[in-house]
Amino acid sequence: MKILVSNDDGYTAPGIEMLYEVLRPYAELTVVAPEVNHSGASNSLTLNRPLQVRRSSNGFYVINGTPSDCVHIALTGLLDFKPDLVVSGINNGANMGDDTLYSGTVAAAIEGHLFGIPAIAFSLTQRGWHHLDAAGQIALEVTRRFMAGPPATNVLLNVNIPACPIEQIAGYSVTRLGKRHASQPVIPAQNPGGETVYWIGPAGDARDSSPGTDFNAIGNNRVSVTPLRLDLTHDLQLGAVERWLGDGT
Ligand SMILES: Nc1nc2c(ncn2[C@@H]2O[C@H](COP(=O)(O)O)[C@@H](O)[C@H]2O)c(=O)[nH]1
Repeated sequence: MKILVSNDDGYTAPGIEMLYEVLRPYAELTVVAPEVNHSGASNSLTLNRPLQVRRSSNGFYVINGTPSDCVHIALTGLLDFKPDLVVSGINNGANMGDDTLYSGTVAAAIEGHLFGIPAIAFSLTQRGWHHLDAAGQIALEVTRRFMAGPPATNVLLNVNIPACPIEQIAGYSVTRLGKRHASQPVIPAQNPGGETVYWIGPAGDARDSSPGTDFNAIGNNRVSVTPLRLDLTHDLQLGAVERWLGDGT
């Protein structure tokens, strides 16, 4: 089993080192990860400058680009093989509900999925790497279950892991994405030149954490596994928009 490993926190992040360590006895791993943290990068590709690839001392491929750049370059030329699975993470913080639209961690998995490769994004739901060892065990368990027998379809899984000791993890829940309230207000500040600058405010709290959502599973110390799809077409609105727009004749 050949697994491509990436992340968005950067190649030196504890989360990707943990993912590498727990998976290496069970699969042939190739790590292609960003040089620096790209949290919030979403699916951005770098098109306005060339990208450089170097090898770190531990053999990781390191790219001065986004998470999507890393997986894209790996799959379109850097690697001379097609991985059996793409895994991304373990992220420093949750990727639940609307986070998935901004998340670089999820984006790296999406890039693999776009190339027809099953993909899994792993996120530890509290920042600060607390209980990362437990999260590593969960990531290994999910990946090994995949290796033992992949699901019937080409999955793109968003896995959020509660930040608690392994013995307090209550099980797995297959979930739908919940929803957050709008992000909190921007945070203005002054730079040394006296100009006002702005920090993006914190994410909104959960707005939909009803049973069956990722938020609800995590709130009950259960690992949340959400299958994602990429088709953004709003099927239910097709007729209404056709009636509104007409066909121009
Ligand atoms: N509006 C804000 N959203 C935030 C902030 N910190 C995190 N986030 C959300 O979480 C994900 C992190 O995922 P990553 O895989 O990109 O690291 C990010 O994408 C946002 O959705 C914040 O301070 N403000």
